[in-house]
Amino acid sequence: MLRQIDPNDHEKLREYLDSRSEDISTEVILKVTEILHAVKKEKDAAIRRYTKQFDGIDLEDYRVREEEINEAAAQADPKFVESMRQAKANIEYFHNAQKQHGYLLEKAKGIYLGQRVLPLDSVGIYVPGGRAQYPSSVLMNAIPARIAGVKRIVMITPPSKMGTLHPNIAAAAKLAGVTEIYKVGGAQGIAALAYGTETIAKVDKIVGPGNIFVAAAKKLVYGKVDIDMIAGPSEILVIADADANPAYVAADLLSQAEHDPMASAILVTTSSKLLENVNKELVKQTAVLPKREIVEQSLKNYGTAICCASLSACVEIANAIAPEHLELMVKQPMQLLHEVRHAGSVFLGYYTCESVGDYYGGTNHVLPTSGTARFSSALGVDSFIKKSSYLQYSEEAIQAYGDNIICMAQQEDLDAHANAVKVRLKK
Ligand SMILES: NC(=O)c1ccc[n+]([C@@H]2O[C@H](COP(=O)([O-])OP(=O)(O)OC[C@H]3O[C@@H](n4cnc5c(N)ncnc54)[C@H](O)[C@@H]3O)[C@@H](O)[C@H]2O)c1
Ligand SMILES: N[C@H](CO)Cc1c[nH]c[nH+]1
Ligand SMILES: [Zn+2]
Repeated sequence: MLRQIDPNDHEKLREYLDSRSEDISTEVILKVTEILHAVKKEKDAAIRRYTKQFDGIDLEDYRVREEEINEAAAQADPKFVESMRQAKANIEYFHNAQKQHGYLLEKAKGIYLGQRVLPLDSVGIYVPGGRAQYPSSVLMNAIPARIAGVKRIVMITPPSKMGTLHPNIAAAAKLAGVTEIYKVGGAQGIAALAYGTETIAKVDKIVGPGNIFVAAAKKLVYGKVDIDMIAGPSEILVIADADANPAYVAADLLSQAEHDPMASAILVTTSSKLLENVNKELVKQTAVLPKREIVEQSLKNYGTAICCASLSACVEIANAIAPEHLELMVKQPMQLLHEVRHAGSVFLGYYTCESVGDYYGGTNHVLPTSGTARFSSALGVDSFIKKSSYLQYSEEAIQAYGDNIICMAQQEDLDAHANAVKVRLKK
């Protein structure tokens, strides 16, 4: 059952919003800070200790060698590999359109201004592996990096209880062009990527989703390395009209609730009858889900329904929440899309369940959570590039404009700056 909030009860609504965008708790920050310091100082010894503590396996070597990758990948189900191959083509199709190009301007004779678009040298991609396996996240992280032209794509993921790499993860990594793999997860994995250890050379940027410990670690190492965003526990908000099928709506809400007890599933609708039927469906469908326990906790923590007078009012609520995923289960979804301002990714119509995008459609599933879709974007080719500008003034150009530069330098009392121009002027 979804808890219901009256759209006019602003205090309750605010309380809900605050509960999703709360700062990471001091307790988690302290714990993660301790892990980061330990890895920075003790390197592989700390990695081994934390992997034993959190993942329950004592790994002497967490590097995954080529034979292990090939052996594991060979065990993956061929139908699954074929589905991934198709998903890869769709992801490439969408992300190829994101490629950016540099430009060169000739402003006047002898004056050139330009910007180059360059791939990062090395990136670390985090593939979650605690409560579920995420081969789809391997594709979503690595494919845009490869399209951007990143040469070193380092994947980290928690080891299984047996200390092995999951066959599906290995197959996805081979397909997506990952260049190095390490069996290490959590905050200790993020620390290894940020600071480097005897086994892993540090990277320039860390991307990818993860639980609260991973999100906190990424936040804390930012500055030492770049990060993509805070992609934390999954969120879905469904806007549904009276014609939406309650069984579909419930199934879609549950599809994200099963990720994590901290995941959130919200229904915003114009129909109280639909809400009633969705609640009935939720009970029916939850009862037979293998991850029932997680789903029940997630719905208890964050499952919410809001009934509004119009579809525009529904979108206003969605804009205030800025969900990671927004489904528009309405008759005219394209029209409503124009009113949406804050959502990580939007799914249109009665038939585009979020699972299409989670796995196959081609849009990226690494998305901003906790209301950060107000200012952050989906992972994409942009996440793996940087821009570098350049400028050229000819001898004639510096003679023509040098005085202006000297004047500005003098106003800042920076004589050496002024001199650098003066020495070039023929006076
Ligand atoms: N936003 C997105 O784009 C997106 C995409 C996929 C998944 N997700 C989210 O990613 C998350 C995956 O979480 P997960 O837990 O399954 O896998 P995970 O790999 O993120 O976390 C597992 C690791 O957490 C660490 N850990 C666990 N308990 C700990 C503790 N008490 N103290 C310190 N460290 C601890 C361990 O090192 C473990 O290896 C889910 O919340 C899911 O919703 C988000
Ligand atoms: N919904 C997740 C992003 O929040 C992505 C995912 C991967 N596998 C299944 N779902
Ligand atoms: Zn999902």
